[in-house]
Amino acid sequence: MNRLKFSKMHGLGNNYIYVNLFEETLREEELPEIAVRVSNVNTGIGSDGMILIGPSDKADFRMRVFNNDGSEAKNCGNGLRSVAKYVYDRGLTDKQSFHIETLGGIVEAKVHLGDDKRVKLVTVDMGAPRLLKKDLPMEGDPNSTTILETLDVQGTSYTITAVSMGNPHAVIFVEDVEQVDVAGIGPNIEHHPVFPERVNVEFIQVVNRGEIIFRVWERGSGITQACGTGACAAAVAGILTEKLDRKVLVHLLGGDLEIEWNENGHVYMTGPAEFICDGVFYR
Ligand SMILES: N[C@@H](CCC[C@H](N)C(=O)O)C(=O)O
Repeated sequence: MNRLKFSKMHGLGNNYIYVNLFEETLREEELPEIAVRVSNVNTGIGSDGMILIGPSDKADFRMRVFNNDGSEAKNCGNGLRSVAKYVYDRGLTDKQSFHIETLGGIVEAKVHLGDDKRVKLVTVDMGAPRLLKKDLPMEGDPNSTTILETLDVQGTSYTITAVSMGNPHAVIFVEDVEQVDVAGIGPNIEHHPVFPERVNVEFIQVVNRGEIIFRVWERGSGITQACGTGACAAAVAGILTEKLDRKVLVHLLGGDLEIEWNENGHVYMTGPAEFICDGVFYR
C-alpha cells in the first residue's frame, strides 16, 4: 500500500491537504485524482482541495493548488499564508520574508511570529490585480475591463465586477449577504459561458468604507469558509467603484482578513493560518 504523508491546514476555515514535495513524490498524471480522493469527506480526509509545497527555480518555494474537483487553480490566498506558516514553522526556511511561485505569478510572503516563535499572521504581497477581460479570461473585447457590468444568468441580471488576482473572480455587491442563495446562484455564474475557464463568485455587502461582509462560491470547490484571493478581488472591486477606501477589513465566514490596495498598485493581504493535523493517507 502506498503511503502519502500530509498535513491538514486552514486559513480562516478554508482547509487544504498539504503535501511536502521535499519529502514526498507524486506523479504528475495522478495529481487531479489524488486531490479528489483526499478531499472526499466520506472516503478521504475531507478538504477544499490539495496544495503541493515544493522547490522552485524562480523563487524560494513553489505552491500548486488543486480544487476538490481535481481542477488546478493558479492562485490561493489562504493557501499562500498556510504555505508560509508551513515552511517557516517546519524549518524549511529561517527567513521571515520569502518568495513563493504560483501559476498566477511570484508573490512575497512575510511572516509575523507569536510569543511561541511560531507564525501567527502572514502578510502576502499579492501583486497588482489584473482587470482586462483577456486576463480573467472573459468573453468580449479582450482589452476592456468589466466594472459594474450586467450579466444575464438564466433570466436574472447580476451586476458584476471582474478581477483577476492570478485567478478569476466575479464580484457582486448586494444589500444583504444573508439573503443570497450562494449555493443556488454560484454554480450558474461559475459555469456561465462568458467565463471560458469558469470563475470564483463573491457576494459582498458593504458595511462602511472600510468594512465588508463576504460570501463565496469557489470555482471547483463550492461554498468555502473563506477565499483569500476573493477577499482581495472584493476589496479591489469596492475601491474601483468608490464604495471603499484603500484599507478594508473583510468579514468572511471563517474570520477576518485585512486587505490593502496600496498606492504602489499592489494588494497586501494579512491574516492567520493554522495547522490542524499531520497524518498518512493510504492510497
Ligand atoms: N480558496 C482560495 C482559492 C482557491 C482556488 C479557486 N477555487 C480557483 O479555482 O481559482 C483562496 O483562498 O484564494
